[in-house]
Amino acid sequence: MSKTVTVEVGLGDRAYDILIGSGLIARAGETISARLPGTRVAIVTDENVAASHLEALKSGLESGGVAVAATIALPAGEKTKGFAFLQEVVDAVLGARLERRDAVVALGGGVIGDLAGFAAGIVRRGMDFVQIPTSLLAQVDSSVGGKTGINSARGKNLIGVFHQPKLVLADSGVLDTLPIREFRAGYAELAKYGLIDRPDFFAWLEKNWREVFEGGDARIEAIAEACRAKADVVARDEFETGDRALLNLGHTFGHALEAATAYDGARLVHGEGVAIGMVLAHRFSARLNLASPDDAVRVEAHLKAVGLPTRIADIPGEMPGADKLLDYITQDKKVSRGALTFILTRGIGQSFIAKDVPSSEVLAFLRDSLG
Ligand SMILES: NC(=O)c1ccc[n+]([C@@H]2O[C@H](COP(=O)([O-])OP(=O)(O)OC[C@H]3O[C@@H](n4cnc5c(N)ncnc54)[C@H](O)[C@@H]3O)[C@@H](O)[C@H]2O)c1
Ligand SMILES: O=C(O)C(=O)C[C@@H](O)[C@H](O)[C@H](O)COP(=O)(O)O
Ligand SMILES: [Zn+2]
Repeated sequence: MSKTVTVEVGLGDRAYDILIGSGLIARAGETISARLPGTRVAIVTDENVAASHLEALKSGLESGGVAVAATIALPAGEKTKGFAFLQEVVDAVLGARLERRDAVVALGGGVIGDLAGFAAGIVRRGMDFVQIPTSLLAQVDSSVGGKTGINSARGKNLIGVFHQPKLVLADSGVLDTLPIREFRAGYAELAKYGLIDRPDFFAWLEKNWREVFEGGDARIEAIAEACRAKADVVARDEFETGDRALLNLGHTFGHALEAATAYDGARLVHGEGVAIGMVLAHRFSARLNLASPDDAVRVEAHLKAVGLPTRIADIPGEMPGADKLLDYITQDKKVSRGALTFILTRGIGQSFIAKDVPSSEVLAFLRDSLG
């Protein structure tokens, strides 16, 4: 049996642990009741995850003394992150008469985590919340840090709240059923942590990515490193008034691409948008003479090697023009007094927050990138 790693998110009286290892779902009941004695739970999941992991979670909870008061299994995919399914979750939680100190448990990828976390943040003005992430993306990124919310046709994650979980249980065993395309998408967010400020981690991934894909201790260590990196940033800037924006590397472009495909996962999923967005951020930085073009080449080569899309042209179907993409970018939550903010870079692992980026430069770059 492989090891369990614990990473703490240091938020004072709202601090919580991220446990990473195999077999955590089977022990979920004892782990949760030790931290949240007497809690009852509503499990929110999607139909794919339910088929493989819901029964194991229910029995893990009940054998550890945690009563399951409701189970909500929603359609899988990004389109579920909207008002209609938020209402369904809220109604089910209220219908089960869960109290403020009972917990919503998100069993799924980032879509379920963001949606269920938002519901937990608004029902009774804030219920307890536990993340049980089942995709690589959710284990390395979305289950940590308390950003919750839903999408709008006008842009990604435009409606939501910060609401921290009480506990994150990242059971590495569940990744065995994750489709390879989704594993790759999660890998983009993993590589992001190297590109932000951990150049040695990026170099390690370039060498060891096959072991990460295969599983075992290399995968657990990579997940733990991403969680440590994210926990550090979240502990010093929970509400994204400064440094936390670095975690948005690749997202300003990526979110615009997701909105432009109407959140159609058959064309583009979030991690793929981030992969293309990170290559664009490195190329844009080179175009602005901030970084060497060789760094963009290196980033693209690695993401391509693991099988990720790296160019807008890799997205199947027709894309809108540069003006429409810029229109989505101007809805980004980092826009301040109308000025665009981008995460740019001076090289691998040297990302920084660039305020007041001229929209004319962005537009010209997008026109070139669209060919
Ligand atoms: N809150 C944050 O900090 C944060 C960070 C990064 C991404 N996100 C959000 O996360 C979402 C993307 O998350 P995602 O990539 O996990 O997508 P997802 O939740 O849609 O999951 C991807 C797919 O994999 C399936 N799946 C998940 N786990 C599985 C398993 N173990 N076995 C079989 N199938 C499984 C799902 O059913 C789905 O079809 C986006 O909405 C993005 O905006 C949020
Ligand atoms: O946690 C953060 O902060 C992030 O930016 C992590 C991102 O990977 C994630 O996609 C997040 O949801 C993006 O946040 P947003 O504020 O740009 O919607
Ligand atoms: Zn992301």
